[in-house]
Amino acid sequence: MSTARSAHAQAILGPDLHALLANTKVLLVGAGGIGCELLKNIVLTGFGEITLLDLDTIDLSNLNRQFLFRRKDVKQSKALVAAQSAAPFNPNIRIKPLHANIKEPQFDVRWFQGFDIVLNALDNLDARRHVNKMCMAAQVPLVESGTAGYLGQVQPLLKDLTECFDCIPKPTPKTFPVCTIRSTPSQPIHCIVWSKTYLMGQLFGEDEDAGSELDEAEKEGENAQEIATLRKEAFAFQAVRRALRSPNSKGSAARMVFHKIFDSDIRNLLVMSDMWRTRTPPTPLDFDAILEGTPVFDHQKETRDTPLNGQNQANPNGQLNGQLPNRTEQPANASLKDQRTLSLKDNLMLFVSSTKRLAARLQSGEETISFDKDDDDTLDFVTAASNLRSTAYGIPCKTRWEVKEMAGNIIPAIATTNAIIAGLIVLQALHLLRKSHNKLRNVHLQYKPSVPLSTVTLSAPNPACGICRDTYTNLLCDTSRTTLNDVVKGILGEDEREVSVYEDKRVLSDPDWDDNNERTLESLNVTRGKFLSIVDEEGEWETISVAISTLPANHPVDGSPLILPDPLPRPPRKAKTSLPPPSTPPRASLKRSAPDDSDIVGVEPNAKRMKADVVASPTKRRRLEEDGLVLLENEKDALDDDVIEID
Ligand SMILES: Nc1ncnc2c1ncn2[C@@H]1O[C@H](COP(=O)(O)OP(=O)(O)OP(=O)(O)O)[C@@H](O)[C@H]1O
Ligand SMILES: [Zn+2]
Repeated sequence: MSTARSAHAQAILGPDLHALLANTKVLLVGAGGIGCELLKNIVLTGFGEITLLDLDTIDLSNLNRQFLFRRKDVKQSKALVAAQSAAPFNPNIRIKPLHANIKEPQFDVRWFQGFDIVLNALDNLDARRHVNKMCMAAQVPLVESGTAGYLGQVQPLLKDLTECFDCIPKPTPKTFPVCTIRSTPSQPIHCIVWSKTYLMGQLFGEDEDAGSELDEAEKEGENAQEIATLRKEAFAFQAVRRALRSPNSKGSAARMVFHKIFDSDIRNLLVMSDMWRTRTPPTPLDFDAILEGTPVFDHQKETRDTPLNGQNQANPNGQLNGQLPNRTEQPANASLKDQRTLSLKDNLMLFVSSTKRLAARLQSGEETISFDKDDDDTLDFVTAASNLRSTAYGIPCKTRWEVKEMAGNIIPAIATTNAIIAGLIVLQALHLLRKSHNKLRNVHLQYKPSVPLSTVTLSAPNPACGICRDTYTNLLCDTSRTTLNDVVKGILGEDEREVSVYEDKRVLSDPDWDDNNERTLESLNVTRGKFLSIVDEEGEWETISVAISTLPANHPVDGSPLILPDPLPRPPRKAKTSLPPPSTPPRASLKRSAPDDSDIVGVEPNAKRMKADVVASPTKRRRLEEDGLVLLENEKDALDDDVIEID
């Protein structure tokens, strides 16, 4: 339909592509920062049938960059509101909004096959990997994307033609060794992580045995004496937990908490002189002295209420060595409440008031409270507690604003970056739809004003990938009437080779273990939306992944419980790789009598275990580094101060 409204789009795209788009069915997953921009783009470009899916509701903090939302829409479904806002931009297209999680079982492979193309506008690895797998299984082209501050990336993915999202392992999110967090912090982030995970958990979380983390640390070979001290400290938390929950504590609970964590616990740590031989020991804090503005330091030269900015040296008795630091420079915008540098006394007052507010919430029935960057009480508490701890350890303090950013793992979202990436997604989507495969590129938006965009030709699939090298097929069945054997025999047909069968990481059968063969898929918890992997025992043929879907609505009630694919899948021979051959799962552990779900052995299918052995290629590493990202091979790799974690 040619209207004045679409005249420009038609002129740019040409009549053929314009007509093709009018009949294109597209799935857009995510209606956040990238998703809102992208929806506007594909509506104006004229993608005829758009399904827009998002699980979330609109938050006030989304309004600065998600321009399809207004103040009145806060708390409404993102998908619904975005669809309503964008639909009037082009009356020739249709938008179907879905307020749902893309991982729900009704969005199975058959459902994905109903689309010509899928566009991801997601913010987490788990959902991205899920959509990647579904698109590989459904053979539907996918455009993957992401932004982090000024950086962005668009990646077109198509089974057998390009690398898939899982062909290259992603960097592991950074974790810190337990002892750094619990007794020897040296950076503000260590104190922030301590407050938001450990301290909040101990005081306001579930009353659980804190020992398991320490057992682990002990196994990892961390300092045994230190762990014994940390264990004692954990038991002592019981008393303060009770005080926080008792209406009779009359406000004394905050002081009690303070005394325990900033005085007693620190004194206990100081006893371990070995620990402080090569490190600056912490200084216990005195509640009353700080409150009165007269904290007592070693030479008692200064008793001002002054923010400590980390240059302090403490002696082995835990006393600060005389000179107090100068007041930290206030930034120009310091009048903004959150960006003001807090003095030691400010931090103490904030600690007391936020502890009281959180205690009141526990007493009025909230069972547990965990850190949430948008929950003022918890943010105040984490700001104050981490700054007090930093003070004790001679580490620079942070403003409430900085703590929010660091504790919330926030990388500032920039509307312009999202807009550029959303434009690039459409360009790659057009290449995919036109099948101009030689024009496809991975596009990087980078922080280089002279070369803001770089393009990389696509890599071929990784032969050892556990996701896109599988041969996928669909099985329509009634899982309550179909047995494991029906599926395996049905799919293999005449082919009598020896196989093992997995659902995700669970082994369901192998050549020497057939106890589950007569069990129904339902009883094995293999239901709609899941996959059965049929793995060749000799490692000669690629794995067959069977996607489980339901029978069609018009299937006769007394008809066969399953409809096999036609033709049956015939996987290719495995490509030779230079990787070590896959080892078979340990046999002895596979023998089980009538296992139920909990009893089924969790072992990765061969192909998947191979995948775990793949390390990132040098090119990938360089590419990541050019983008300002650091790839962690090992969770314990040390990171520089200025590195922000993303998953
Ligand atoms: N499994 C999922 N199913 C459906 N939608 C998802 C899923 N996971 C994430 N999303 C959606 O993807 C969108 C990602 O958008 P974005 O990165 O802008 O995040 P946001 O939540 O809007 O903003 P912020 O995280 O910065 O507060 C969000 O709207 C989120 O609800
Ligand atoms: Zn892959």
